[in-house]
Amino acid sequence: MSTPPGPSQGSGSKPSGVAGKVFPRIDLDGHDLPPSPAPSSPRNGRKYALATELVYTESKDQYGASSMPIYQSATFKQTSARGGGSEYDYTRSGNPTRTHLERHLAKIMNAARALVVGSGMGALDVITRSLRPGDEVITGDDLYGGTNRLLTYMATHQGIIVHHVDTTTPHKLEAVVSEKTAMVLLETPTNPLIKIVDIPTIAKMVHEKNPKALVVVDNTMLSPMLSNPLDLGADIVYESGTKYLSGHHDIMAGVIAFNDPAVGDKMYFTINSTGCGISPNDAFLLMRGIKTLAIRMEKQQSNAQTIAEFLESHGFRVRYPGLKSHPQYDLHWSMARGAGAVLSFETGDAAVSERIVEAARLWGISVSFGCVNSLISMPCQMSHASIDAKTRKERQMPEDIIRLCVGIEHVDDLIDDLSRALVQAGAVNVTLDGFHAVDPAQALAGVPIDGSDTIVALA
Ligand SMILES: Cc1ncc(COP(=O)(O)O)c(C=O)c1O
Ligand SMILES: N[C@@H](CCSC[C@H](N)C(=O)O)C(=O)O
Repeated sequence: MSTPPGPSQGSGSKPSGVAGKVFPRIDLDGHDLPPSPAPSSPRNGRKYALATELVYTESKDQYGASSMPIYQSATFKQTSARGGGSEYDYTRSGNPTRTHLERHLAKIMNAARALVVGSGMGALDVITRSLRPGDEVITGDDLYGGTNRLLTYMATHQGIIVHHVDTTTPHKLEAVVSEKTAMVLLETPTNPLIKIVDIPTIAKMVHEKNPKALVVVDNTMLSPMLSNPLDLGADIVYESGTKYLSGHHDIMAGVIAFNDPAVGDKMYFTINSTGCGISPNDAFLLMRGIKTLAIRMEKQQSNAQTIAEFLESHGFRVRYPGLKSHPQYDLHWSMARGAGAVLSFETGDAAVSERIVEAARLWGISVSFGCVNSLISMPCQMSHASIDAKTRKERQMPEDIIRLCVGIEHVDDLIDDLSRALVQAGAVNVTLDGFHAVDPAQALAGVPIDGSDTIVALA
């Protein structure tokens, strides 16, 4: 099978942003606010390839520290009762470590400005605060469980009307767009069914039908290494920095990036008012993680590709945009520079899947993804358990689906461990030549093999 291109280094030449511009600042109701303590980056335009830009920073630290220090201070001394002497007064409103991170993110996300909060869900909360009762949101029918939960809360408690449609079919989405549409929220690839959503087509159509509607894209599954949805027509992009950006599962973070200063000022107002900005310590860790994003992603993707091909060649139905068999392979590669490192596969039976997950040793049974270590999970029981069983069924989410989040370990070890788990769970027929996925009915009847140390010779 042919291998799709690996993660691109990016042209690095596309200028973006509004370097040097000071944003007019207004509150949620349009009233003027004092100037922002965190003006836009002086150097949003990218000069180098993306892998270089990830590590290259112009630190404004007074001592020229090559790694921006953690300004672990809640408050900053002023020179007079009217303020002054420092760009900052209080860390909820702004902090040098956070500003450094936000400028760096704006640069790599091709955005005029980026804001960073304490989690990916916190980012979505900030973005959706501008919605008012009666506003309509259009989103997908395959979505991260937490996103679905927040939207359901908004629908039941805040009078927001939420339409879940098949976003892989733009005309189905178009049928729901009206003058009441305030936001269109897209995820691609979707978590966990790995469906691809055509951002440019949808953004163009939505903006034509309702220029006031905001197109928001959750880029968590790809990261700025592989996709820049703002360049594809999105108004706002957000992602969970808990995943690829930080890469070590040691912090929670959420990133929001955009080009429209008015939209940004509303979100900054919310962050300052509610106090959900990222802490200086987590900002430091996120900044450190970002520097190794290119090299981590390259290894994670190549491992994921090998594992996806391995499972497919042994008869499993695998969902991964690096496989030519993915029905939207061409669409994905028209928008993204890589396939990412999350894939899912089905066994035909939830009990068999559960046995596989529990038999794995090297693959940790955990939610989340984008980390250096590999994880295995059952979305219906774990990351997406907050979507009730009836809704999961309506949205055709297979209960047996297993999600693999591939890390940077040696791929042979990952395959050996997975092979052993498949055999132990009775999910494959073992022959002298290797093994093949069993018929689901057979798998159900199969007694798990008890030789947990068996390393299977692969066909
Ligand atoms: C696609 C997607 N978006 C958003 C989030 C929310 O991120 P966080 O856990 O950092 O709140 C997650 C996972 O949690 C996710 O998988
Ligand atoms: N118990 C958590 C589950 C978080 S799932 C994290 C991640 N997005 C994933 O897809 O694995 C919750 O209820 O939010």
